[in-house]
Amino acid sequence: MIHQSVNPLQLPILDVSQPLSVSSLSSLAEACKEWGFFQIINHGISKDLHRKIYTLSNKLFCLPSESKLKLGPSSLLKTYTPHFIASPFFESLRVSGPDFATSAQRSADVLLDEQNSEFSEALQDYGSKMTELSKIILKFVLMTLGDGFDTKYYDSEFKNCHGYLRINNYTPPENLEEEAEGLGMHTDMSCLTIVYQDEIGGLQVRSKDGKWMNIVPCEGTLVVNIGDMLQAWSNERLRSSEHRVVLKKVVNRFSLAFFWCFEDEKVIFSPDEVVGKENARIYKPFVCLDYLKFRESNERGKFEKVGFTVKDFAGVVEVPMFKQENGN
Ligand SMILES: O=C(O)CCC(=O)C(=O)O
Ligand SMILES: [Fe+2]
Repeated sequence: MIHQSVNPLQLPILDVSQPLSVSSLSSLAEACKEWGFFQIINHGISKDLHRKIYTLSNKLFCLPSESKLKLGPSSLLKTYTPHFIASPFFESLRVSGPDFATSAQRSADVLLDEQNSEFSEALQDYGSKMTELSKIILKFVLMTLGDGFDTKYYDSEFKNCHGYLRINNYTPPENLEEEAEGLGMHTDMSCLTIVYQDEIGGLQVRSKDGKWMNIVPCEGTLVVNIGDMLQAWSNERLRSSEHRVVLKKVVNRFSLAFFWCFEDEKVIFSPDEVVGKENARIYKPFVCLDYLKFRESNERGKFEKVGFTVKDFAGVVEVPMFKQENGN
């Protein structure tokens, strides 16, 4: 498969420990509009915490499939996504907030005999930090839409957002020839997603004209993707990033994706001021959960697959359901 890389330098790296300067605001605005993707530094998450979560999660992923399936789709907790759902090479464990410790502990208790709170404590630490970070980033993103829009819309529209984490483990085939798709192209259903990928790399983001850009892992840097909910809420002034994971080496790859989402019952409807007088409204109002269910119920719309997106669901102009799969 051939794909071009785009110069990653044209995308901003945002220092989230500082107030936004005029120039970083304008490059952030450009990145959110054109890519739905940017990177952050000085986020306050230590390398040690990532290591710790990796080590502890790896113990769980190394358990036999029969054990892990006790948390699988037909179990009570349903926190584990086994291989062959998203892709043959992908498996994942979900930890839900705001009580990340309890969620992690419930899964660990099913899988492990010994009582140990290390995993749940690390996940609570990570989940709480990601929650605070999501709020900061969301305010920065709102600022790109208009002066003072962060204070104006944060409390009225986003204060009931909640987060959950997916711990992802990719196992490439041993006979890997060139590359394998670890996770097919998709958009996230969140408002925004914060991703940590380990040093193996493989995350790619797609430009509007269909070129794939490699997101080269860089220590201390996290990736932010704008999701479908912000795309709809902003009437497409913010783009939901199209991304995928490509496996190029015969080594396991580890990532953490933290999804910051609207509450299920939220009605998503872009405020007039966000749409702007000169622009047509391109989304009908819709209830968040209805969109999540739409994606769940469509084989092609599941988070892992290329397929229907929020535009197909709530776009004012009907998009034919038989539209060609994107990309290649
Ligand atoms: O593994 C990654 O780097 C990205 C994962 C991702 O896109 C997702 O879980 O939605
Ligand atoms: Fe994603």
